Amino acid sequence: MTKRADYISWDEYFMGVALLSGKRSKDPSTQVGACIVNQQNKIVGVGYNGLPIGISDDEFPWDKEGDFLNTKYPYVCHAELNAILNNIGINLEGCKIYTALFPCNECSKAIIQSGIKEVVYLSDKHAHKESAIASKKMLQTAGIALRKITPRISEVVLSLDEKDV
Ligand SMILES: Nc1ccn([C@H]2C[C@H](O)[C@@H](COP(=O)(O)O)O2)c(=O)n1
Ligand SMILES: [Zn+2]
Repeated sequence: MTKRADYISWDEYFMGVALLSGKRSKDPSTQVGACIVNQQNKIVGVGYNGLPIGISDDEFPWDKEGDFLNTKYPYVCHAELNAILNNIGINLEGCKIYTALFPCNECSKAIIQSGIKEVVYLSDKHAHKESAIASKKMLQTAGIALRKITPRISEVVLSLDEKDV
C-alpha cells in the first residue's frame, strides 16, 4: 500500500483546529477560534470568543447594537486572547497563532507581548476599520510575520458517526 496523498497540510490542520474551537462560541453573530502552535508543530493553546470565566453567557448580552453596556463588546474575550491565556503553561516565544479573523488591536498587543512571531489568518474582513489598521501597524512594527492563507480545500467534513471511524 502507498501512503495517502489527500491528507491535510499543517496550515489546514491548525486552521481547522482554530475553526473547530470557534464552534464552542455562544456568540450568535460571529464565532472565532484561534490555535497557537510551537516551533515543533505542537498545539500549545486554543481559544474561542466567549465571556470570561464565571460570567454567565445566559445573563450577559450578546447584542451588537444599543447602549454599549448592553452589548457584548465590553465583556467578550476574543479568541486570540483566550488562546494565549489558555496556553499549556509555556513561554510562547517563537510560536505561531492561527486565527480565523485577523486579530484586533487589543489582541495584537497580547500577541506581541507573548512573543508570538507569526499570525496566520483566513479573513481580514475588517481591514478598513481603524482598529484593524492600528493592529497591523503594531504587528508589523514589532516584526511579526502576517500570513493570509488560502486553503486548497474549502471545507473539512467531520463525521461523528461511529460507523465512519
Ligand atoms: N479577531 C477577532 C475578531 C472578533 N472576535 C470576536 C469578538 C466578538 O465576539 C465577535 C465579533 O462580533 P461582531 O462585531 O462581528 O458581531 O468576534 C474575535 O474573537 N477575534
Ligand atoms: Zn481581539
